[in-house]
Amino acid sequence: MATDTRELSAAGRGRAAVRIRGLERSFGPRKILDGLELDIAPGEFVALLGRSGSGKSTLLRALAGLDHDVTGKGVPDAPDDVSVVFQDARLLPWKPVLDNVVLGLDGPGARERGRAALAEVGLAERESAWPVELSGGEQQRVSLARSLVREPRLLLADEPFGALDALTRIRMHELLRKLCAAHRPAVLLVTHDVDEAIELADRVVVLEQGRLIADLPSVTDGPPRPGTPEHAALRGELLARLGLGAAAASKREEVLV
Ligand SMILES: Nc1ncnc2c1ncn2[C@@H]1O[C@H](COP(=O)(O)OP(=O)(O)OP(=O)(O)O)[C@@H](O)[C@H]1O
Repeated sequence: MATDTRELSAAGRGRAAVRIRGLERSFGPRKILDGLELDIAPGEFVALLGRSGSGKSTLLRALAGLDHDVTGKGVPDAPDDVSVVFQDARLLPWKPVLDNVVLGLDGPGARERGRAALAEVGLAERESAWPVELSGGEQQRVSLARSLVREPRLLLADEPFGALDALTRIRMHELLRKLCAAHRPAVLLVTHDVDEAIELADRVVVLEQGRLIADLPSVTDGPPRPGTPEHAALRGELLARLGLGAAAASKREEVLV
């Protein structure tokens, strides 16, 4: 599968946590990412929207350095302190919770750091539990703890709450906001949920035909609150960019793309 990455670098250059220039990915003759450009500043939270098949996961995999085998040609200079959270928690079922959190971490303080991370996600009491004993939301908390214990400069999240029920998702939003405030990783969150994107992110970008077709800042002092004109304007603009019309914009419930 052809690929041509002209530049994707950790932020040795400039102040960005990640800086993407001219990123291209193709599957056979189909270009999925086509000269994509994106900077994410340290501590900045960027949400990535796009129609199904627009290449969101392909972008995340490129950033995570997970597509070497797929493309046959790796990312030359991918950021090395990246953590990824997927829709499914991907815990090792034969290891207890704490062992999952500190998997691959060395050093005498590793287990203590793991315990601290579990406490941060509200699972201090469950360190000896087996993954199968946890609910879906709890497993996703463990997955977050496993990511953050590594203090990544860049946290990639591919629809991390997509499989959770609405109430659990709201709790996970609160948790993620708290964790990001404490650890300040740069975040790239793929989501199908326009309202989740607006609520959590500092900036919302929209991917279509291999490029970003929108890059919209949130307001500076926190996310725009539902019911305010800023919120309605941003939501309407995003829905328009996603090809969803006025009918979707007037819906009060969440809009998934
Ligand atoms: N290994 C592969 N081989 C061939 N085509 C692929 C492969 N992986 C992805 N594609 C194609 O690349 C395109 C982008 O896929 P990708 O999973 O990145 O989209 P996405 O925006 O994340 O979609 P969704 O929102 O549905 O998860 C799709 O058309 C998909 O069929």
